[in-house]
Amino acid sequence: MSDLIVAVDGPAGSGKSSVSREAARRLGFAYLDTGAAYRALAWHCLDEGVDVEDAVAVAARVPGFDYAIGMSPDRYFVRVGGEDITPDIREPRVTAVVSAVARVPEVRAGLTELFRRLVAERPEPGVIVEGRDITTVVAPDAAVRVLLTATPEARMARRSAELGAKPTESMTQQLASRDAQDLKVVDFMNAAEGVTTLDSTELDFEQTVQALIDIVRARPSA
Ligand SMILES: Nc1ncnc2c1ncn2[C@@H]1O[C@H](COP(=O)(O)OP(=O)(O)OP(=O)(O)O)[C@@H](O)[C@H]1O
Ligand SMILES: Nc1ccn([C@@H]2O[C@H](COP(=O)(O)O)[C@@H](O)[C@H]2O)c(=O)n1
Repeated sequence: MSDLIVAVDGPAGSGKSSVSREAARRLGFAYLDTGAAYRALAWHCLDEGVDVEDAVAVAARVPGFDYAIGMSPDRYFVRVGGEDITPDIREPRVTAVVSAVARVPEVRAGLTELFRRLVAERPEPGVIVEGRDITTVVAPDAAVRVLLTATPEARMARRSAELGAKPTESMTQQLASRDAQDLKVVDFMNAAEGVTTLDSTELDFEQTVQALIDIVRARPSA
């Protein structure tokens, strides 16, 4: 079982997944992308024709949710019912409904339990877990807790560079709207007590990865 949990939260496009994965690779840690589980459940609901606005119907999908995720930084995959849906969960139709699925209390409780189990099973010396409520709900006792932020402009510029497109009004609105919906459920814009804020607005990717590693190495018990 992993001794060291590193919890990383932050808004959409702040770099949580990419920075956490690279830092985990360099530290020899496992890495858990928790947003992938919410996305996979949203994908599953769409696939099964479940109305994502019907909280009772969505909650009913949690108990039998057959989910698997790769937690090795070099072997990332997402499967539901044995089917590889790694690229599918990033489709705009999934992104558009994931917040509705994520606000259902039974979904949050079921996935939180799943995340804790997945982390506890890992043999690596540490696990970086990233999402929205990791520092506050999933792993509030984590040895290292970080809020990774960047201005909306920086996040939008990075997301559009990733897509090879210029930032459009609609993309900017979608990013802001998803954050606004998610913020009704959990506060990932303000660092909770004891959480270190890492603002990457003026940092490039390499500097951000290094800053996260430095925070991990500087933890009090290290
Ligand atoms: N400090 C940085 N400087 C420049 N680009 C960065 C930096 N950090 C991350 N990126 C890039 O920004 C993009 C968004 O990062 P990433 O997908 O990791 O964000 P995220 O917080 O996980 O987003 P989401 O919550 O929407 O999944 C990626 O292309 C990533 O490589
Ligand atoms: N701990 C988390 C992680 C994610 N969510 C919800 O999932 C959506 C997708 O997350 P990404 O990190 O892949 O963008 C996100 O918009 C939230 O609705 C969550 O609630 N808690």
